[in-house]
Amino acid sequence: MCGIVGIAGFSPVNQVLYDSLLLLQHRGQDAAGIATAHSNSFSMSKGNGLVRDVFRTRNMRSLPGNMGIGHVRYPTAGSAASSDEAQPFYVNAPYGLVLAHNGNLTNSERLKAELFKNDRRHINTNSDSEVLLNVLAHELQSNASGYSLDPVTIFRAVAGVHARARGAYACVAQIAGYGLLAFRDPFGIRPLALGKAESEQGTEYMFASESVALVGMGFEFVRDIEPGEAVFVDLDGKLYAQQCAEKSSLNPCIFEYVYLARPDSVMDGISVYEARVKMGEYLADQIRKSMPPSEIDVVMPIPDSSRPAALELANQLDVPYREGFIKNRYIGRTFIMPGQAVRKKSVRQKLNAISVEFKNKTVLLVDDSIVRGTTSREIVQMAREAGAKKVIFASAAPPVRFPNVYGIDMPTRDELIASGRTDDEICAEIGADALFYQDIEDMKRAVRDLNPKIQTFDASCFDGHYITGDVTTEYLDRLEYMRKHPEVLESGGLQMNLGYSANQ
Ligand SMILES: O=P(O)(O)OC[C@H]1O[C@H](OP(=O)(O)OP(=O)(O)O)[C@H](O)[C@@H]1O
Ligand SMILES: NC(=O)CC[C@H](N)C(=O)O
Ligand SMILES: [Mg+2]
Repeated sequence: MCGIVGIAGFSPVNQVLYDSLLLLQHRGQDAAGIATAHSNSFSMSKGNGLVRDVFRTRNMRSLPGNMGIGHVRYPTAGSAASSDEAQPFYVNAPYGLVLAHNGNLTNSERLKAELFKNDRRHINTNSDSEVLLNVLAHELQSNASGYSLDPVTIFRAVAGVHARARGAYACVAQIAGYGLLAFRDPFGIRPLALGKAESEQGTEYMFASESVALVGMGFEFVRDIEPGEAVFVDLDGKLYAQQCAEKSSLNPCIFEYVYLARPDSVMDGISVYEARVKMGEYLADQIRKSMPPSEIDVVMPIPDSSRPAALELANQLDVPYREGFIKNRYIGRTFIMPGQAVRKKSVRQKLNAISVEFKNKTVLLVDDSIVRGTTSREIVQMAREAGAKKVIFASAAPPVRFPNVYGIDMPTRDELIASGRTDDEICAEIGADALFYQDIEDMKRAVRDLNPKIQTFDASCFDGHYITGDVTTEYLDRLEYMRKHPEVLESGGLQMNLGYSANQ
């Protein structure tokens, strides 16, 4: 899901960018980068690793300027290992542009080929974000008359991006000598918020994937960027905003509320924490229908993300809530780590059971979601090893049965434990005595209750409905094939139905 941030201020922004990336670290652990603008040129520092490992004092000193963007990466396209795909990306024409992207394009192969054949632009990595930047660059070039650039032209260029790009994208970009641009895809799948802070020289603006980054840096949350909207802040700090999509609708990714976002963020008018509490409430109703709560001795969260749901579930069932697993705070989020071997190993390193809480008890373990089943398989076994009499597992989200193509790395069906399995089969697979899943409608209701203006969500990994309309079975098959055969990607992509190779 990646985290992005952009600041247009009146004093150096390097430290604020760094600190806000730390606040967004949970959105991407693989790479980080910052680009700042000063006297018509950019300085950039990026690389693989966590924010605190990527930036050394010398890197920070080399990032002067009052305007800048930053990124933390959780790869969904290209490869996790390649530091060439760390963001921001840069192109030198027209004007000099840097861009940071959260999301995933569903037509990047086609766009890559178009860019090469028609727009004469070479894409040097397998990242869809580099493709997106070049589409923006081309649209700026073809919409500008002469050298100078104004907000009207910039908004026309974003409209051009909307017309060509498919999928999910929330972006921040800088145009050398002009200013800071932020835009969100017409379906509003990935989040992007605007904040402001008053300084002696005027209003400073900040864009971030989550409100926690704005508030944590002393900015006041102003509003979410609308789906399809672009906001531009010029070098004098003047803000311009315009709807750039012909048609737009808000369909936020529901998995943000389930797991991705920090609970202290508010996205599209919905508190992530409250949504998780509601999910706990509705899950409790469902469990109560199937078994008397008195049969459960203790409710336990799987730290961290399931805590709000588990606590409320325990309240509703009137069963004691206990912390039976202690998390090593120095190990990152398992789900967003690249590669199954490292994910599996890290569950045991990360979570350890307190035996006294398990001995001869019927325990109800609550997690926010079960995706590959890496966590639940290990945790159930750990609970048994710690002496539990019976282990019941509950997921605050419904079964994840379908790939995600909008910025979450779950592209193949076979890696999802719920794909092609019944609930009983999944229960057997994770080794639990019973398994409860949230109902899909209850999950949507839990989030929608908090902002009734949102009628639809991108819930594709749960219901298989892909809101952008271009994700066919053939597309998913191709994605799956590419994931299983990375050498195909390296050699220029699959030519199914395209009629040309992306690298031709
Ligand atoms: O079924 P799986 O493939 O294991 O994925 C689901 C698990 O991964 C996430 O935890 P993670 O450790 O990433 O982060 P957290 O500390 O925020 O819960 C999520 O909260 C579940 O626990
Ligand atoms: N999770 C994301 O937002 C990923 C952004 C982009 N698709 C990448 O792979 O770098
Ligand atoms: Mg977890």
